[in-house]
Formats: sequence, C-alpha cells, structure tokens
Amino acid sequence: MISCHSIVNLPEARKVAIFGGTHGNEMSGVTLVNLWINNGAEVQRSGLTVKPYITNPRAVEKCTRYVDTDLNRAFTTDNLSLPRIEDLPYEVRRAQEINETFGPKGSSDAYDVIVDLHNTTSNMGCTLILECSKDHFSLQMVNFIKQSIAPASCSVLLNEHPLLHYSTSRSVGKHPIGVEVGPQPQGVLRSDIFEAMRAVVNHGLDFIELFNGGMEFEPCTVDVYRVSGNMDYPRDKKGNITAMIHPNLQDSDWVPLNPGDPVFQTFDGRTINYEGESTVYPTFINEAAYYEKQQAFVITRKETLKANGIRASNI
Ligand SMILES: CC(=O)N[C@@H](CC(=O)O)C(=O)O
Ligand SMILES: [Zn+2]
Repeated sequence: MISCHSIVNLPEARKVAIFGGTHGNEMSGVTLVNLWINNGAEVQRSGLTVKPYITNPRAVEKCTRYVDTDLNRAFTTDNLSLPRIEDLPYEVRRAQEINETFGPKGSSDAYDVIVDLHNTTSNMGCTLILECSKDHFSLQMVNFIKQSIAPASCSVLLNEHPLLHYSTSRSVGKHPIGVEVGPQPQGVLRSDIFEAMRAVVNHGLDFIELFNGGMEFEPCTVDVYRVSGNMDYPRDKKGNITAMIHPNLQDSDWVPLNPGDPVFQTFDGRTINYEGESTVYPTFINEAAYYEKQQAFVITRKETLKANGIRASNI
C-alpha cells in the first residue's frame, strides 16, 4: 500500500491570546493570566505576540461566573452587531470590545489562536475543547499537547452540535481552543489543577513556535468525544430538581455509560437509570454552573478524527 503523506500549507500563527476569567469564579485561569500579565516571560515564544487577557474583569472582581449574562454565550452575530448603547448587558458590551480587540470574528484581522482557560467542578481532568472537526491546525495542536503531556492524559471534547454549540469568547479567534480542567470548586485554587492547566498552555505555545519555525507535523488521528446531547435533572412542576447525580455516576466523567446504568438518585432513595439506546460517554457531570442551564451532564460519543499534516506556508 502506498501511504499518503499529504502535508498542507497553512499561514503562520503570529498573534496569540490567552484568555482567563471568561468565568470570574474559575480561579486557575484567572490566576495564571494575572500572573502572566505581571510577568510574561513564561509565555513568550520567539516570533509570537502572546497576549494574556482577563475577559470579564467585573465577574473576576466579584468572583462570580458573570454579572448580567454568560460571557461564553455572548459572541453571537446578533450581539456583536448591536449598536453600542449604554444599557446593554455588561457582558454583551464586553463581547463587543473583545471582538474589536481580538477579532473581528471571522475576519483576516482576527487573532490566530485564542486559548481560553476554564475550570469545572466535574472530575474531567485535563480537557481540550474544540469547536470544529475540520480545523487541522487545532487538531495538530491538540495532538502535540496530548503527546507532550503523556503519561498524563488529556481528553478532547468536540462541540460542533447544531443546537448545543454556543458562541464562546475564544470564537473570535481563527483557531479557538478551550482548556477545561477539573475538579476544582468555584472560587477555589487547587495546585494540581493550576499546574496541569499551566503545562497545557506552555505545550500549546511550544507547538505554535515550532510550527512557525517551519516544523512539519505529519498527518495524525485524534480521539475526541463529540457532544451529542445533554441530560437535565428530574424536576417537579415548579422546576425544582427531585434527584441528584447517582453515586455511581458522580466523578465518572468519560467512563462509558450503558443503557440501564444508574444516573440519578431521588431524595427518597430511588434509582433512575439511563434510558438511552447505546453506550455514551458522559462529561461535565454535576458541573455547578450547569444547574441553571438545566444540565446534569453532557452526553458524548467517541470518535477518531483525521488531521492533515501541516507546515507553515511562508517558510
Ligand atoms: C464549566 C464551564 O464554564 N464550561 C464552559 C465550557 C466551554 O468553555 O465551552 C462553558 O460552559 O462555557
Ligand atoms: Zn468556564
């Protein structure tokens, strides 16, 4: 068999932003970005402009997820094209400002790479979030990070679901990448989570530096978990939850969940089982911020993506 070593040329990635505080109570990203704003030496790489940036300073100040509305849902075309009037929700105004500085979203002026740092209360470990299965640059970056971080592991969550996809802060960049590390309670710093996030960012920057320097990255495959649905808590007529995550499911992010497996435990001790048709991989299990979004966990399916080989074109 003749193997195909197709390598595609892509533009260099010169402008990179590291976002923290998109959610003001997710402390690893907030703390790392503030650290790097004070001293950028750790995140500088030759040939790159790397800008660490706090995206929601008012939420950070209050140590809350958001002030008026979730910033990580606010980068819709509608919001970004609204006239800039004073009485817009704070996060909508922020989205417009961020879009002006790091975008405009979808334009050639936009930042090349935006890494957005998040923490979860779920036991997801180190997770990279992609928004597009055809973004070969991001797939190669993820593959590089996974290999660099081994034997530690790093899962990849792909959200390009037609209904469940949302308009993230990082989406103003050409290659958006979310870094989601947990478990870490809201408003709390844990050194293990902090250092895991820091390592991922540094490997990501190394990748971009090598890419710009002319290194070729061979075609590869990336195992991802693709978002396919979500599951709400059982609720009463008033909308109050009537059950909790079942102890068997708690902390079992990425563990296969089969039809008939327990998912909820009611307050009177009954077990509610998973009624899906096939094996799925739940994640964001019992994420604190998702109670208001009617989400007990996110349902994913495993898939292997193919990435083209890449090299920088202007070498
Ligand atoms: C817990 C949390 O905030 N997760 C992020 C995931 C993402 O960045 O896509 C969010 O819902 O915006
Ligand atoms: Zn977050």
